[in-house]
Amino acid sequence: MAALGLHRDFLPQYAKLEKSVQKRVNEIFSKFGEHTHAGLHLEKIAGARDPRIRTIRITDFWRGVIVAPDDEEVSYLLLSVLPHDKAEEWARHRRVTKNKVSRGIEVRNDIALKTATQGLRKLDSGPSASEVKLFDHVSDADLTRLGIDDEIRTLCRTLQSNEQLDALGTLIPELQYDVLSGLAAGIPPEAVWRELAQNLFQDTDESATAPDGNLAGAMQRSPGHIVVVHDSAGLDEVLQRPFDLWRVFLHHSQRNIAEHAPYKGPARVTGGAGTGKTVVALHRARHLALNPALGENTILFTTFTKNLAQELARNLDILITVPAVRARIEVAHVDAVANRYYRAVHGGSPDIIGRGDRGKHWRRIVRKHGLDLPDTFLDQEWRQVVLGQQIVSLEQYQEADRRGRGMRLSGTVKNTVWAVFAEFAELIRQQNRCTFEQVADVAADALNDGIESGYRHVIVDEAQDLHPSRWRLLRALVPEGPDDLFIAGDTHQRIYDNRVSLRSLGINILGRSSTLRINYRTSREILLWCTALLLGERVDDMDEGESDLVGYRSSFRGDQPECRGFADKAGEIAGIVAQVRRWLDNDVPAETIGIAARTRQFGRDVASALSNARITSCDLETAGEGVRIGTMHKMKGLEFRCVAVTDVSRHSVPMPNAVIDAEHDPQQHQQDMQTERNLLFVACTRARDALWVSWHGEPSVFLQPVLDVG
Ligand SMILES: Nc1ncnc2c1ncn2[C@@H]1O[C@H](COP(=O)(O)OP(=O)(O)OP(=O)(O)O)[C@@H](O)[C@H]1O
Repeated sequence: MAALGLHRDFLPQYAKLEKSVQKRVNEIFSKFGEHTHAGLHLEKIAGARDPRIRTIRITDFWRGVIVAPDDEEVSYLLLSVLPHDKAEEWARHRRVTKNKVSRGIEVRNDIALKTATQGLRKLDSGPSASEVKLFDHVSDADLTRLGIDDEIRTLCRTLQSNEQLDALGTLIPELQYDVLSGLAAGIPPEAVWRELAQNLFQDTDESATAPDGNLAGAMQRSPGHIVVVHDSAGLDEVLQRPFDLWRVFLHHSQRNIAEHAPYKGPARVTGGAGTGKTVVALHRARHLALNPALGENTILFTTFTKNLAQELARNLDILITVPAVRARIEVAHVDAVANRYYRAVHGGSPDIIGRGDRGKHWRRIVRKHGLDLPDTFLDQEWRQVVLGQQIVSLEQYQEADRRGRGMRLSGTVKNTVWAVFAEFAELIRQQNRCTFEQVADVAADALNDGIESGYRHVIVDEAQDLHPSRWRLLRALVPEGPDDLFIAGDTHQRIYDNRVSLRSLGINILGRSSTLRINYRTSREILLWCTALLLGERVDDMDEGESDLVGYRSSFRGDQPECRGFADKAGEIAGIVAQVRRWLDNDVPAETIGIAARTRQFGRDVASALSNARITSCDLETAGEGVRIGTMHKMKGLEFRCVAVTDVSRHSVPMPNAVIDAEHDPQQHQQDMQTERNLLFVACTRARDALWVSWHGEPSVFLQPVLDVG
């Protein structure tokens, strides 16, 4: 069957073409299956490195660069659309090869690669050459096994530093570069193999049937950067949304997870901010939904908040265009799911008691019992230990696992604390009020007692912030079995103090956890800046181990983040307005600008200053127009072209009342500090192109590492 491959780099170029030129592209390529080479008027290029690379006229000004094999096959690969003069030169320098391991397509700039190799050789024989090389720890055999070809191996043997490898990022074929980046980050070859190459050998339906030798087969084996269409409908489908590359191209490490054969039990994908965990979860949902045996709403896709759930639903609508397949997936945030079963039991919705009212009750009751414990401590102790472990008696509380709860409590103090808890629980029960955690447990009990959920699979995003009660609910929603739970999350982005051990909650992901390492959202500059904020932090992995950011890297370059300090609040707000104005003047659409603040009040003050400057803005949670403003908490899971993280001042970040005194409880203090630092990290990692961070008075202590470097 005729096949047309579209290279990933072509789609953003296509998106920028004028409508009339786009139309010409569609016309020319929609009938590709009917054309012989002559029919398509492919032009050979004098002095080409690769005779299979040709150009084709699109308009007088634009030419397409395509790969057309010389044999009988009616397959083409469209690499690029460029202005006439540039297309020739671009095409002349390129050579198309096949990766030794994946047998997928690699497009290399032969000339630039040769120049770089010569330059590095010179450096290597010069006086500043180091004896120690970046890949000394990897054998030739391992490099070959991971698909590094002779040319790239020779090149990489001269490399002395990560910076040199980075500089070659656009020249080394993608899969080989990914392998080398992993090895350079210290990931053992076996693990690199597992993450990248392993599944390339597992024949998918297409690659099993596609002949190895021809272009069509090689294109099928390159799903990370080539999408293959077989007719004009397929072409239209891809060209309709040329900006949403995530829809069509998955990196090998992402595809390995999203299209994995059935997992025998719960599986988890983790990785730093912007590595595509949500994208993988969306594709996993689609993959599962393709099963025709499933009925409507048999897959639940859930997340932390209503906003995020709406975003997921929107993206599923984009990803899945067949209504019957889409109908198999229901999207709802976890508390909405809990409410549903709560209502089934109690006949009405729960009346949730918020943090403010809880605090008042704690303060009053604890005073009555003569205890000197802050309400923040009691609230956390009650939610994390009592509700977390479903403790219902003093005896159980005396024996409770309080790991991670810094302050030691004597048996006598525990007696009094328990009396406080009992009074608090009774009080809110009489008021007919409860917390989200209690609602989730009512729901889980109802399901365990026999209410049928009807779900076959549950997919959960932003999993790092779920309380144990919500995990019990998720566990109870699906029977244990293949693909029961698919979990996406990153503990470096935990912004509520919910620490869980999945194992202890009956969710065993052993051997079914994968890590993504390439950040698709943020430039290398922003990423390095953000990760410096977390330097030295030790973060758990929700499975009784530690999580790290080894090998976490960005796929593109950009501008450095900008940090600006102001003398006072008025000065900072004026600075923010001026910055937003600059972005707008540079044609950044208002709704792609996000402003984060630690407090709602600061956000409101920024909104009113923007309004005075005639700049429209709206709250992140409402569907208004203009620049988006929200608290750092509400930024979770979102992304913007330009982000201003504001009021990162010493008095606001960390927020004093969110951090328990070190004297009171050193361990809880340290955890609270980590949560606040993560919050800043989450807000900053929302930025795609530009990050602007400001404060007034003294900067936050969390900015120390980045300001010291700057
Ligand atoms: N294979 C891909 N090709 C192109 N873009 C991608 C790919 N994977 C992810 N992206 C893009 O990268 C950005 C981050 O993806 P996503 O939100 O899935 O990451 P995440 O790991 O869930 O992030 P976070 O944890 O910070 O919320 C999105 O804009 C997404 O469209």
